[in-house]
Amino acid sequence: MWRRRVGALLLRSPRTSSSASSACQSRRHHLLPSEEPLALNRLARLFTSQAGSDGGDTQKPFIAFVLGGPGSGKGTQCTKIASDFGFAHLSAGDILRHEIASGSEKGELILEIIKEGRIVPSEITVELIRKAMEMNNAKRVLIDGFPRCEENRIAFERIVGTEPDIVIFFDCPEDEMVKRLLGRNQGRVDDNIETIKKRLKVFESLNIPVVDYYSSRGKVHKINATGTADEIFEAVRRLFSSLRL
Ligand SMILES: Nc1ncnc2c1ncn2[C@@H]1O[C@H](COP(=O)(O)OP(=O)(O)O)[C@@H](O)[C@H]1O
Ligand SMILES: Nc1ccn([C@@H]2O[C@H](COP(=O)(O)OP(=O)(O)O)[C@@H](O)[C@H]2O)c(=O)n1
Ligand SMILES: [Mg+2]
Repeated sequence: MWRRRVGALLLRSPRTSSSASSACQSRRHHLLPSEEPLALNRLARLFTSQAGSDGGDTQKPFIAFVLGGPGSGKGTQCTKIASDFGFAHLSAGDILRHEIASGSEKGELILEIIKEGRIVPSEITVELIRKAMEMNNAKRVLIDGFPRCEENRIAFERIVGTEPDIVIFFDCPEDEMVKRLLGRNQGRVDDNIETIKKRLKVFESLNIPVVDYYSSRGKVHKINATGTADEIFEAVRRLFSSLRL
């Protein structure tokens, strides 16, 4: 059944994906039609490798997308969820920064985009996430800071071939997010007030529509992200304890 759904998603009409892709930015980095079968093969590998011991049935991992504005505490809470609930934690931002650190040509492009607070072309990000999922081979996965826009969301559905089981949304006032980012002190090229302002705009205009989309599908769990990290985690813990994982 899982495979059938994957096929259906991959065969989604090009019109659907290209019209929605314009919601983000560049259209230059979409998969070429000739690359689609390759994506399908990779996908089959990804989920076949997770066959359980109960007769080899293909098993889809439980996927939680973790969203919220910059500085809302996504990374902090994901670390706690990973340790208490046995999730792999894949941070889209960390994965992109890792690509920058590798010194690749793609990394140079990513660095320029991150410095400006814009969103990296979806095919690049999704392919890196897909590889990380494949390497991790985890049964429960947190994908932190993704999807950032409708184009991200649609590319994930198309390339990885599934949707998240749940979406966590950390709801935090802007002034609190700015305060946290300015105090983050991790030497990030985008934690300066000019880039932070741009990131907040991008969050409002491109990421909130993704939250709205998943809300309309009943997948969003909104968490008040004010208070101490431990207080917030109490609400997070209640949510994860109630899930059938
Ligand atoms: N509840 C909180 N209260 C105060 N500071 C926090 C809280 N949660 C996280 N922080 C700090 O705020 C900064 C941003 O948190 P982080 O988890 O990196 O957010 P995000 O991944 O959403 O950008 C970090 O320096 C972190 O230590
Ligand atoms: N899905 C994603 C995630 C991050 N990014 C880029 O990476 C930057 C840092 O992302 P992040 O998730 O580490 O940032 P925080 O929200 O954790 O502060 C974003 O501002 C984007 O420029 C992206 O382009 N696409
Ligand atoms: Mg983060």
